[in-house]
Amino acid sequence: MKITVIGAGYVGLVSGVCFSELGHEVICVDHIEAKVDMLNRGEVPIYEPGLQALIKANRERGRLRFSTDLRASVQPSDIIIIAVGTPSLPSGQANLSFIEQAAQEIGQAMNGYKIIVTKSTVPVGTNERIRDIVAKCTNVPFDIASVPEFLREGTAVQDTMNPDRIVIGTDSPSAGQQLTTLHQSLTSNIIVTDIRSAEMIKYASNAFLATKISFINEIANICEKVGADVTKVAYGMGFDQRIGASFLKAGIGYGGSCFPKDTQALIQIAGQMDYDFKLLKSVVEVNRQQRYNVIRKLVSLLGQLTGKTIGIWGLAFKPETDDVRDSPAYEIIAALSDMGAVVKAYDPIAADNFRHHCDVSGLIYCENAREAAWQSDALCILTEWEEFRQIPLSDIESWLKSPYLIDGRNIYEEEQLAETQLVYYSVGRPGMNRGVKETAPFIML
Ligand SMILES: NC(=O)c1ccc[n+]([C@@H]2O[C@H](COP(=O)([O-])OP(=O)(O)OC[C@H]3O[C@@H](n4cnc5c(N)ncnc54)[C@H](O)[C@@H]3O)[C@@H](O)[C@H]2O)c1
Ligand SMILES: O=c1ccn([C@@H]2O[C@H](COP(=O)(O)OP(=O)(O)O[C@H]3O[C@H](CO)[C@@H](O)[C@H](O)[C@H]3O)[C@@H](O)[C@H]2O)c(=O)[nH]1
Repeated sequence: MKITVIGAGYVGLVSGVCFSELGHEVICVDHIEAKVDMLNRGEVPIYEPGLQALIKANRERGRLRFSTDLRASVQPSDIIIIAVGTPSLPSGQANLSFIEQAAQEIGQAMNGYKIIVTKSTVPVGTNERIRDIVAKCTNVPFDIASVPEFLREGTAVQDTMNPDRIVIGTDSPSAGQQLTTLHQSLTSNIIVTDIRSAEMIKYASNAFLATKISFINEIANICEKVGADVTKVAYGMGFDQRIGASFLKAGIGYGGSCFPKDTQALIQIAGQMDYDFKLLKSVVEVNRQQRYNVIRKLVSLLGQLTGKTIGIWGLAFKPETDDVRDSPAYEIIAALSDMGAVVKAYDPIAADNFRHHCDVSGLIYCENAREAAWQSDALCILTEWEEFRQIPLSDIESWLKSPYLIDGRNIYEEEQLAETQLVYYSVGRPGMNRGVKETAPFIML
């Protein structure tokens, strides 16, 4: 099949590349010329394991092209995939301006029957709006379908090539059939449903996963007060198949380009229908608070933070990505900076993006993990990069001025700590708090 993908971001690039890997002819269109130029030079604008090699291989096979010319790219294709961004408006609602613009441009380029598929995460009713916009521009017949994307950054290629399920929302049996054929080599779990349910499946899935994270973070906070260990609690819970073991890692809360914006958008979608989504509002609030536990713990150990040097390991919202959109690290560093601390940070991949997108005055960017820890009054781990796990705790101890380690991602085990005199606070594991006389709950600000 000939496929055109509009938007060469995470979703557009990865799904375009994966369809070309399956043997289809793919053109990825983006209106940012610099991005397309980069891709045409063989460079990849995002860090995503495995992506660069696949792009190279499929370009060499002549199955993958990049362009800024939407009209010329849409015309030869049978399937047009919309994968543009749907960022939050200040109200929390999804900003659909990129979607609307793409729909209009597709409508103006229509030269024959096509299936217009939306992979972007969009509020219920958006695909119908896309149909209206396209239909206003053309008399040529077309079908629409909502095929939400479930990939995770950092494992995007793997997730796209081996999805848990494919959801196809359409009111056209023939489009449903063609899209089923397109995806059937990826999985047998193909759910063909109506458009509105498909749109809702995406938001409900993200909201549910965010709920699991906030739930386990609250359990962690209670564990800190009652002397239980959240990692053991999560392990014990996870064997119950009705609960499942995944997304029960306590930490500094979720970030990224999806959960924060999609939970807010779903609250807004409900609110517009006069439904107060109380549970999800709490999930968001718990998540917002959770990141400040790092600061509460620092204050409990160091007192006033004015003039104190704090080392930070990790700026990305999760490992294996350079994405810093809504990374909890941003608010933590901004708060430390506001409190007068000198903050030094290191991230293996995401520092450049953080520098460009997150405005924190005075933040010192370090070349390596040692430099960020060196002579600091405390070190905070905010992203669980494998590189950090490999660093012996005795090294960290020798680099720090005061032996304070706040592990926001629970990356160390008790046996590793035994060899050191580090004062260690992690998340929901009060039994591992060590080196401080008072292991009672930290001071709540
Ligand atoms: N990032 C993820 O992990 C992920 C996973 C699943 C779903 N989603 C959803 O997929 C959508 C895209 O997310 P993303 O992270 O890939 O976004 P992104 O911001 O990384 O990429 C979107 C791209 O679309 C381009 N674009 C916008 N309007 C265009 C137009 N009219 N013509 C051509 N190009 C245009 C932009 O220049 C940008 O490069 C969002 O709705 C998001 O919620 C994202
Ligand atoms: O047990 C966990 C799991 C995740 N997280 C955090 O949750 C955030 C999101 O992680 P993850 O879901 O792995 O990454 P994303 O790339 O944001 O992927 C989510 O958002 C995408 C965009 O909608 C969806 O496609 C994916 O299915 C969905 O997992 C990160 O900050 C993680 O640190 C935790 O704190 N604890």
